[in-house]
Amino acid sequence: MQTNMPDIADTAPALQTGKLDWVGMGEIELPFIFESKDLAPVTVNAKARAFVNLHKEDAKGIHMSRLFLALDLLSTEQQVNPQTIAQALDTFITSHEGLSDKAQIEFKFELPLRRKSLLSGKAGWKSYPITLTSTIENNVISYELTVDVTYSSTCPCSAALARQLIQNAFNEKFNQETLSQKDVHEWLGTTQGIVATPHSQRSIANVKVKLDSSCDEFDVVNLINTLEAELKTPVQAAVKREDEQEFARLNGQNLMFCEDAARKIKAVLENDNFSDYWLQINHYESLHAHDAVAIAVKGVSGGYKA
Ligand SMILES: Nc1nc2c(ncn2[C@@H]2O[C@H](COP(=O)(O)OP(=O)(O)OP(=O)(O)O)[C@@H](O)[C@H]2O)c(=O)[nH]1
Repeated sequence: MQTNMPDIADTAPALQTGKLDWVGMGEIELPFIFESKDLAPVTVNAKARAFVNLHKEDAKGIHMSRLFLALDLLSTEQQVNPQTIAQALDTFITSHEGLSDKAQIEFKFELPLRRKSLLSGKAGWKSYPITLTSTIENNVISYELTVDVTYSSTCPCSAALARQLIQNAFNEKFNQETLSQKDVHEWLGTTQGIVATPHSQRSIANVKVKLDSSCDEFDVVNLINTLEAELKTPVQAAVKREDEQEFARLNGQNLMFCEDAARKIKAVLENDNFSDYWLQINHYESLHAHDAVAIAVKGVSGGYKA
């Protein structure tokens, strides 16, 4: 290796002096083994962002390669968990002595989970988009975990309007004299009987929770399970006809506006005692070309804003 290579990060003057909040790299390709409670360690293909602050006003720049190599160690020699992320953040800061006292790592990846069908006993893969952001500031680490849960929402207004049409069709078809249980039963099984169906839409709950420095284990599976159990109509993986029928029943029994979904999720996050949370519910409307959206936060002073 040539020994006299110029190192302008150390020697060149800054074009203009000043502190910077974050400097680093984005879109780093980084496969790693992710560890989370109740999950066998799983290899994921992440995109990473790695940052330190630059508080030395006249320093030309940070040492990108030192951040990159600390991340590479996470990818090749370790598994990703709160302890190893804390080590990487520590390396970010110690390798930038005099330049930086804050560090941040963000991972974006898809987490594949085995999901059971509703009734048939089958199973299939479903991928959940995850963003994990870890920050050290004033020697304190915090983690932010964002998951997206996809589900189906059936419009309660549309359901009521459809029921009214069914009642009207019933009145037209039957009167007191002609009413027979057999005829009504048969008629209910026709499209003339169930003359209208409510619209439903693919919907996504974006949920971000804050985990403090005491977090010694990520628990993504439990968070996803809790959200899906509350929404009751998560998008399915393996589906046989009996599962599809159960999905139809669950949709019919869990009609929801975006406000309903947001309040349900807010209640479970309150219950789970996260130090802070942010949620956005998106109903990608099939009635409209626009979406229905609801947002809520815990409301902690200095915390997430809606
Ligand atoms: N700071 C900084 N570096 C950049 C930027 N764009 C590319 N780089 C490159 O990032 C590379 C790595 O920089 P360093 O970490 O200082 O590399 P190095 O000097 O070999 O490593 P050390 O000996 O540990 O300092 C350099 O080749 C820079 O040119 C930028 O916008 N800012």
